[in-house]
Amino acid sequence: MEGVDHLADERKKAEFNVEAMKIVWAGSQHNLEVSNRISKLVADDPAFRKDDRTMLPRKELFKNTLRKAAYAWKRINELRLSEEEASKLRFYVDETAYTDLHWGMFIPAIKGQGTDEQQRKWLPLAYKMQIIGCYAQTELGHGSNVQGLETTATFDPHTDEFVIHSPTLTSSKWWPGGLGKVSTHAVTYARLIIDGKDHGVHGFIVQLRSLEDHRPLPGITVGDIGMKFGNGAYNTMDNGVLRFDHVRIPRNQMLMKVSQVTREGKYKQSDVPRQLVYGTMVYVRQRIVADASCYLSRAVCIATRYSAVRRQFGSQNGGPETQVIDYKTQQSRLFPLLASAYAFRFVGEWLEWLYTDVMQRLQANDFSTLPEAHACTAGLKSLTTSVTADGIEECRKLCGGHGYLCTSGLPELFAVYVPACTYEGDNIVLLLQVARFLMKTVSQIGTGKQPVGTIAYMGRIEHLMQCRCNVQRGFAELSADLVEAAVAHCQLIVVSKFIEKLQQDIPGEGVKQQLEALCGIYYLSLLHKHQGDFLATSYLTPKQSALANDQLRALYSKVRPNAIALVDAFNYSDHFLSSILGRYDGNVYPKLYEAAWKDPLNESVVPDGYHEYVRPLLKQQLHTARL
Ligand SMILES: CCCCCCCCCCCCCCCCCCCCCCCC(=O)SCCNC(=O)CCNC(=O)[C@H](O)C(C)(C)COP(=O)(O)OP(=O)(O)OC[C@H]1O[C@@H](n2cnc3c(N)ncnc32)[C@H](O)[C@@H]1OP(=O)(O)O
Ligand SMILES: Cc1cc2nc3c(=O)[nH]c(=O)nc-3n(C[C@H](O)[C@H](O)[C@H](O)COP(=O)(O)OP(=O)(O)OC[C@H]3O[C@@H](n4cnc5c(N)ncnc54)[C@H](O)[C@@H]3O)c2cc1C
Repeated sequence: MEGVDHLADERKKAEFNVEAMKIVWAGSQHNLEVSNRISKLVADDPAFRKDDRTMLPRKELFKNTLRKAAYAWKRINELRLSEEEASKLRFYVDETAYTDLHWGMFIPAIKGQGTDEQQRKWLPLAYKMQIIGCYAQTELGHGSNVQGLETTATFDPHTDEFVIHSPTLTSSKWWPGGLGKVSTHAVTYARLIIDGKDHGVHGFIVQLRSLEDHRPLPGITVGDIGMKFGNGAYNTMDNGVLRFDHVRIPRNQMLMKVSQVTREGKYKQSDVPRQLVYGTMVYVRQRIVADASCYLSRAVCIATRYSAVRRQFGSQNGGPETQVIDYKTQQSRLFPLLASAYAFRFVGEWLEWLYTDVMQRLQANDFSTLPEAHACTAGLKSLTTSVTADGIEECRKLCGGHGYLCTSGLPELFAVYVPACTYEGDNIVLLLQVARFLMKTVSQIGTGKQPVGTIAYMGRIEHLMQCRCNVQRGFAELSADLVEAAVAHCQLIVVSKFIEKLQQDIPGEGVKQQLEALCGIYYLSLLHKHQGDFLATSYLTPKQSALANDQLRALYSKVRPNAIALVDAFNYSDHFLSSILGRYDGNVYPKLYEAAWKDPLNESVVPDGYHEYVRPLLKQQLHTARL
């Protein structure tokens, strides 16, 4: 029934002020106001339609994304949107595009690694989109091992140029988003060679295509790497392949904030750590953590609303069947994900703060917190993306058969999100970086150095103080266990940031109580999952473990009447969710039925191909039957 809110009774059960929770989720009243305004702007504009995305063939899909990106840019300029508003617009348009890499990596790479002079030259062009850039680091043969990259940038002192070259097939750049068909420029990572000496990997600004006719410049071979997983999803992006055949660029196109090459061909290192060459990755990892809660909350919103609509079994005396959300098994799968969405929101806010703090320190030549920032961004990127990707898939299963339909929104959401476990650092490789940081900390505790920040707790663990260890010895052999330790460390950060959030003043009737319940669900469900470890190490007795499980179940019951309101607080419009199962009004069945008839396959009663492939079979059977 159109216009009826099938979830109205659920909404009446809420024991807290949903509008106040929306502010907590958005981060501030101001953020909420901007979100509401921009979300409506996008939803009301047919140019941002996306319900046909999973049905479009690749070329059409890609062209459509180009159209949307150009239109979005036009609207940003016409409406004079601020950076904050433009970034919200991108969020609500909800389509991966070359623009993500231009704004999200190309510009930050120039800002972070370019000198003031380089920034003055390139940033105005990039800000006006008079050039379009990508981030070309990964190669066919190496992604994780950045030091293993093969592309070379050889200094030619006679012409004051670098010669960029791809010496092998495996040195072909492979994967950079926006590279395949759109970018005019790339921040390209290559080994700097001067006078035969290899100075390791550095960033260079290289023009790829003509600004007149978009054709590749001489010596450049460039194209798209082909279809990726899922319909729609990441196929709106032109991930590309690129080869250089002795391409010459002026010396001043090496990004020279961290190290410089003089006119005479002398290599000079600034006073800043070399790791700043990796700075763009730290920035993007931090953004990916902030995004994880958006993707997870979206899937959880769909699964929660649908679980309240869907009924199976349990009818008494002809009455209605049980809402599947009332099954404890459904709750034990769904509510920890709901709690994780909130937990990731708060840890994302904190990580943004940490990143800003590190950047301010770097300005003042204080590099002391860089290793911790690297460990936190790498570890939390790994943890939040793994849980989110698995969580989206779990939400699909929580929706039963209908979750498998594209119109549920979940298959495309999974397909577009799952590469986050790989890009910007494979999640296991990143956890190994955290493990290395933890082992280094342990080795320093032994020497009396007190750990601070997110590792301060390690200084309070008695047996770690006695530990005398060397970072490398046994590291590879024990790496699988060390990765588990790294995950546990990251979980601890998430839990402590959730608890810190609860210590703040949180206005709104019942809001804090709901967040306390969710926080409890978050850490108790982790404890339940890992109770074997806690019991094996005697951190918990079997009795305590059982009590924790009782408490967890009690919290599920506490959250149950508030579940719909807790997902309403994410404030997602139906346009943004793009899911029949997750509709705000819960009017699922008529809309599923209606949507089925809109499928292109239903445009004709007799399908294309019937006369060639089906009728001959049937005729043959008739013939055989007659025999
Ligand atoms: C249609 C809509 C249109 C709308 C238009 C609207 C316009 C407005 C829109 C605005 C939109 C903005 C959107 C932005 C969103 C951004 C989305 C971006 C999407 C991302 C796509 C993905 C991109 C990529 O994948 S890029 C490639 C990433 N590659 C990697 O991550 C590689 C992973 N490998 C590594 O990081 C390293 O190699 C590593 C760390 C594994 C090992 O390195 P290495 O071997 O060199 O070092 P080590 O010897 O191990 O370590 C040396 C030392 O350094 C420390 N260290 C390592 N890394 C870092 C670091 N990053 N920072 C600091 N320190 C680091 C390491 O710990 C060691 O320290 P020790 O003290 O020596 O132990
Ligand atoms: C959708 C998408 C977009 C991308 N966009 C860009 C982009 O814009 N620009 C760009 O430069 N790159 C981009 N990439 C590339 C991406 O950054 C790399 O794929 C990523 O860093 C992983 O590296 P890899 O592919 O070399 O994986 P590999 O390192 O080959 O990983 C393969 C397996 O080996 C394991 N492994 C590797 N090393 C170790 C180790 N030391 N110890 C234990 N196990 C290990 C991994 O855990 C994994 O299981 C993108 C990738 C994808 C999928």
